[in-house]
Amino acid sequence: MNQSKEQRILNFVLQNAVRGDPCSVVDTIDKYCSQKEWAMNVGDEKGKVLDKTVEEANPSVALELGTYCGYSAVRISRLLKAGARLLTVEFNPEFAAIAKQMIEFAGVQDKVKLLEGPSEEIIPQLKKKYEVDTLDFVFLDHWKDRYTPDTKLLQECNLLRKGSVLLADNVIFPGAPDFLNYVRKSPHFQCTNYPSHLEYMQVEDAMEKAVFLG
Ligand SMILES: CCc1ncnc2c1ncn2[C@@H]1O[C@H](/C=C/CNC(=O)c2cc(-c3ccc(F)cc3)cc(O)c2O)[C@@H](O)[C@H]1O
Ligand SMILES: [Mg+2]
Repeated sequence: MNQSKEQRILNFVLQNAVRGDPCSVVDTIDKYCSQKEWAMNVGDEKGKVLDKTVEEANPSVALELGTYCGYSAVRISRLLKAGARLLTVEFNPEFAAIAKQMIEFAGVQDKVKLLEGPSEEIIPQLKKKYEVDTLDFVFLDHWKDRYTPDTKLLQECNLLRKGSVLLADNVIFPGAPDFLNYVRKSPHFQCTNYPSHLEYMQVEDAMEKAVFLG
């Protein structure tokens, strides 16, 4: 049975990155995906916007929707202060298994909890089952048509507080037009757009930051 692309990415990391060094895992994935096989990691250019936004928010509890191979989970968790944690949601079991190994190899497993299942099922469980009060930071990078329903669900579940930071990938390409519409029209969000490029390509893309105003 031939390997999946995601398995090839993981193997390249296991053979070329430094165990316990999250930066080397991130750089090695970027190397593979820019030189060998493209993959939908947020990448280094947009990753730098992600880094700055995470550092500014300095979250105690962060949520990621759409783990994929774990690139952004490793990228985010390497910046978290002692005791802070990242909950990352992935419903594809094959990707979840890859991400789990990626997170462990990077040595960030004590900061990251991978929750397997669809976001619409996991989000309502965060308070009771995962002992979340409110979320300080949310990275949206899953199916683009899920950004809006999940943002509304986060609000309905009282998981956002004044100052909670949402950061959405791909608002230009593949695009999340209804999400941009929703947050930019809502009186409950203060939005900022960060023009950038699609990972590993010279195609225009952007990230949108939406700060919850309460
Ligand atoms: C049910 C809710 C729900 N619950 C839990 N996990 C969920 C989920 N919905 C999805 N997942 C998982 O998240 C990941 C999907 C991510 C989706 N991302 C893009 O589609 C994307 C595409 C391009 C691009 C593609 C083709 C091009 F030509 C150009 C650009 C670039 C990008 O940066 C992109 O993020 C996978 O692991 C899913 O299993
Ligand atoms: Mg993306």
